[in-house]
Amino acid sequence: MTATIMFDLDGTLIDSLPDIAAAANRTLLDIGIAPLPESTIKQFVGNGLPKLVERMIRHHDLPIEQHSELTKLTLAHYSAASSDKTIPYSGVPQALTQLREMGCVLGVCTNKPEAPARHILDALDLAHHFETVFGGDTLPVRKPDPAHLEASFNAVANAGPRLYVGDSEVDAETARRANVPFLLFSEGYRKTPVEEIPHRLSYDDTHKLPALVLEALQG
Ligand SMILES: O=C(O)COP(=O)(O)O
Ligand SMILES: [Mg+2]
Repeated sequence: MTATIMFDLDGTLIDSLPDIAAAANRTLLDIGIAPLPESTIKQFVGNGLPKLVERMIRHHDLPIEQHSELTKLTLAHYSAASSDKTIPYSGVPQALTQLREMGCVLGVCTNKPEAPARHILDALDLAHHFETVFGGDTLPVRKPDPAHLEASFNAVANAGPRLYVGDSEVDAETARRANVPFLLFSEGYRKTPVEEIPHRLSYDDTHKLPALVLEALQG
């Protein structure tokens, strides 16, 4: 089998919310604002770090002129501690190993900035599974722009079917616009019910992913 599978990162392969929330809350602390609960910051994740900061600014009714400075601060806080509390979801290392043994070529297409994305993959000993990593700042465009996902597929020279695996509305929209079948992990950071997110197949436990990939490729 020569399928190419791209993966979203936050909420799909890794539970990164604790470190993302910590970085966001350090930024708020810098400007004298009380921390937000993780459940609130979870709602801000999905469209990349600049958008997360924009949502935080709107949440607190801060001047939008602070966006660039607060984005720099948050990226600095996050870069200093991006893998402290972040862990792969259960079954992820096994599923990635199995998929590669099946002959699949794997890559990452995430809206997280590329440098922390690569750092986390190294720190969690997952980097060796992936032929390519495209972050939210790798190109001038990011998901849901399909060019982001298309570029990541084109970076790995491999014929055969393509699949995108993600956890969010943004991932589903990206896959639809890129015309790539989408597999949805239901236990990540989605904001709407599974039924409202277009997907080929969904799974709630990553141990099941290799079987699901086979099903998607046969269907
Ligand atoms: O950084 C984000 O907002 C989301 O990252 P993801 O694309 O890996 O889910
Ligand atoms: Mg995600």
